[in-house]
Amino acid sequence: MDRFVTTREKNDQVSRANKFIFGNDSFRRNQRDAIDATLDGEDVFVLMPTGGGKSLCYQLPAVISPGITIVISPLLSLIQDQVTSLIRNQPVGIPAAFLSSQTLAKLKKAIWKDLHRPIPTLKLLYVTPERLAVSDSLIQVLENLHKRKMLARFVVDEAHCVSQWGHDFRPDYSKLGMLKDLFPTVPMMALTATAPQKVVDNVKKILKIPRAMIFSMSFNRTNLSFEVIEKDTDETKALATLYNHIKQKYDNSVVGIVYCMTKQQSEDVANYLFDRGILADFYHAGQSSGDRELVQDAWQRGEIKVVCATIAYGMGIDKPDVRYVIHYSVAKCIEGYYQEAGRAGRDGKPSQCTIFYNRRDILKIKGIINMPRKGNNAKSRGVHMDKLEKMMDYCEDRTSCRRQALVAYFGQTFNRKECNKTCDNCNRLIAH
Ligand SMILES: Nc1ncnc2c1ncn2[C@@H]1O[C@H](COP(=O)(O)OP(=O)(O)OP(=O)(O)O)[C@@H](O)[C@H]1O
Repeated sequence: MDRFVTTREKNDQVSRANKFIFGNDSFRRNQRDAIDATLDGEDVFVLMPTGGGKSLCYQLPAVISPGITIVISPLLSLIQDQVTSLIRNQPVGIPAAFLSSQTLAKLKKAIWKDLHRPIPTLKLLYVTPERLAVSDSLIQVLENLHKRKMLARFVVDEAHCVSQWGHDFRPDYSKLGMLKDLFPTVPMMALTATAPQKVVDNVKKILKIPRAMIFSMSFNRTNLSFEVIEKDTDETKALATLYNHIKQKYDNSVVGIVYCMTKQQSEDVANYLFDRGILADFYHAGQSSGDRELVQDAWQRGEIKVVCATIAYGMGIDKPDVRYVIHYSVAKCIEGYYQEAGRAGRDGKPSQCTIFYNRRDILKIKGIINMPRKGNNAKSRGVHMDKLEKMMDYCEDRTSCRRQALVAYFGQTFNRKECNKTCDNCNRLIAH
């Protein structure tokens, strides 16, 4: 009887929090199960495609659990966006903060003070893995919180960064296994949008969560269509094709992203489109954060329709009505591609993902992969080359269903008959 009451109470609390704190009428697939599992103290691994709703899986438990949830996330800009949106959350703001080398001393002091309160006010504290790796004092604070039963759980966001087989390996992420050594009883939740089975297994091993419950959603994004267009090796002609493509397919009110290989290219493409009447601007890591913010805000408000960007653009962006994502230069791997393309159609409405492909861009990427830099050893180069080959196979294949190929990459199956001409290959083959 006791157990029944407890479960029912928990259910009510979870549903109420979803409705009254996060403003959602219901849960999406797997959200509820992942939330229940982590609240029951299990280690959990959540695999959901971009825009699937991963944040709720750890933010809701964080809000209703006693104590504080530590979220490890790779990028400062991503962390800033998350913390801002938690604080501004409607209908109720959620106490959240982040610690980084850039956190102002005054703010750091306030956070530190809060962490030492018998019951901290903060519910979520975001840190970069680098911060965790270098800060003994932070580990001490965590130990102290744990002793007081105020350390609710660890969350490893973008968990594919843990694995050398993942497309965005971060050395400091691979040290996160120490968390389970230090805090074996604190539940851990790992989340990612892009991880083939090999990466999932590797991440579980490194984080020391062998028995983690896996909640994996279908990687098939039914509202997205996929196509690959041959890109002219002559830059002027390629730009003209891009312009005509956008002009013919989308009117000037439609919002999109054009991914480019370099900062210079994103500027050139944006200027080319803008000069011909398309409301385009550029975004890349070489700009000041103020300039980047201006572009992002103008795009979010709809004043700019097309952002031409390097892959610095996207993580943490939650704009539901992006109708197209164009890779003006092919991505380095399928995981990266699918994550970037997945920024289209987060509202579930039909949206288009297009790659402009040629072997010249592939050669440029090979050059980047082989560039001498710290940590770029033979193994790492081999992993990246292997991933690039798979991306090439995908682009050069003119017969297979693209949706089927993408889903298969993530270890899932898809019946080609259900493509309904939502990829160029099926469209062409069925038309003939
Ligand atoms: N149960 C739900 N009901 C309604 N909206 C939801 C629900 N869960 C999440 N959302 C909304 O879906 C959008 C995407 O969620 P979220 O940002 O968590 O995705 P994500 O999986 O983290 O994506 P990404 O990989 O791009 O970071 C957000 O606007 C969020 O508010």
